[in-house]
Amino acid sequence: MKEIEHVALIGLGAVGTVLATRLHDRLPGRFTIIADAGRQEKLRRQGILFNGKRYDFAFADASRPADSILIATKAVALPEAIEAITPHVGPQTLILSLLNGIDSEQTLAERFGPERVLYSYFLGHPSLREGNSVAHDGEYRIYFGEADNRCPSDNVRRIGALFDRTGIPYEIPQDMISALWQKFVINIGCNQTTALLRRPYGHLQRNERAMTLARRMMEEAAGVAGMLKIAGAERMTDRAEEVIRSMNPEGKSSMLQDVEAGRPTEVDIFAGTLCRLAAETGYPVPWNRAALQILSAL
Ligand SMILES: NC(=O)C1=CN([C@@H]2O[C@H](COP(=O)(O)OP(=O)(O)OC[C@H]3O[C@@H](n4cnc5c(N)ncnc54)[C@H](OP(=O)(O)O)[C@@H]3O)[C@@H](O)[C@H]2O)C=CC1
Ligand SMILES: CC(C)(CO)C(=O)C(=O)O
Repeated sequence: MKEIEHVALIGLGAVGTVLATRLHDRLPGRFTIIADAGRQEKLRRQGILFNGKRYDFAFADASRPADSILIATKAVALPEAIEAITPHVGPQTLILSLLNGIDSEQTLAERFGPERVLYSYFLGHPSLREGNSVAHDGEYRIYFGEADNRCPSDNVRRIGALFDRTGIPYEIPQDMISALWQKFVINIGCNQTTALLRRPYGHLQRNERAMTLARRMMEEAAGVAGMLKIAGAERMTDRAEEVIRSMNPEGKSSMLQDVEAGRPTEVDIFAGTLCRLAAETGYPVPWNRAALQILSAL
C-alpha cells in the first residue's frame, strides 16, 4: 500500500482552511494549495487567518502530481476546480470532494475515473469565514470511503493512514451512500431553514416552528431516499434533528453565511437536486419546492 506523501487542496475557504492548517502543520513541505494566479497573489499578500493565527501556504507545482487532492470549493465552482486540478492529477492520485450534496463525486468520477475518487463530507460545528479570516472550534469529522466499506479498500486505508498521521478526525461508514444521504437530509433541513430565516442554529433549537419547518423539508428528503431504497431512510429525519440540536447555538450554516455575504447559495445541490429526484420518483416535495423558489430568488 503506497503511503500518501504529497497532498494538495483547492478551496481555501471555511472548510478548506480547517483541513489546510492541520495538513500544513503536520506535513511540512508536502502540503500545497492549488490556486489561480489572482488567488495566489491575494493569498501571498493577506495570508489566511485561522482562529487569529496567520498562515502562509505553499502553492502546488504541476510538474509533480499530488498523491491526494482535497476539493473544498462551493458547488458552483466545481467545474473551475476540476480544470484547475487536472494538471496535478497523476495515475496514483486520490481525490476527495468535501462539497455538500450527493452529486460531486459522480461528476469527478466521470472526469477522472471512479478508481481515483472516494466519497467524503465534513460534519460537525460549522466553520465561519469572513473574507480571509476563518474560525472553527475543532468539533468535526470527515466521513469518507467507497460506497461499501465492509472490507475497506487500499485507497480507503491510504486516506485513513494519512488522517491518522495528521490528526484529522474521521469515520468510515460501512454504507457510505446511506451516510451521504443522511448528510444531505441534514443540509436540506439546517442549511435551508437557517438561510430562509436568516438565523443561526440556536434559533432552530429554541423555536419549535423553525424546527418544524426544518423537519418538513427533511421528511421530504428522507421520503425520496426511501423511494430510492437508500438504507436507513426512515431514521434520517430524527437523526438529523439530533445533529441540529448538537450544533453550537451561534453557529451559522454555510448557506446562511452565503446569504449574509451576498454570495450565490448552493440551493441547487439541495432543494434543486431533491426536486429533480422527486419528479423522477413521483414523491411530493412541496416544502422544498417553495424553498427552492424563495432561495433562488434571493
Ligand atoms: N462552512 C462549513 O461549515 C461547511 C461547508 N461545507 C461544504 O463545503 C463546501 C465549501 O464550503 P465553505 O468552505 O463554507 O465555502 P467558502 O465559500 O468559505 O470557501 C470556498 C473557497 O473556494 C475558493 N475557490 C472558489 N473557486 C476557486 C477556484 N477556481 N480555485 C481555487 N479556489 C477557489 C473560494 O475562493 P474565493 O473566495 O476567492 O472565491 C473560497 O476560498 C461547500 O460545498 C459547503 O456546502 C460542508 C460542511 C460544513
Ligand atoms: C456541517 C454543516 C451542517 C454545518 O453547518 C454544514 O454542512 C454546512 O454548514 O454546510
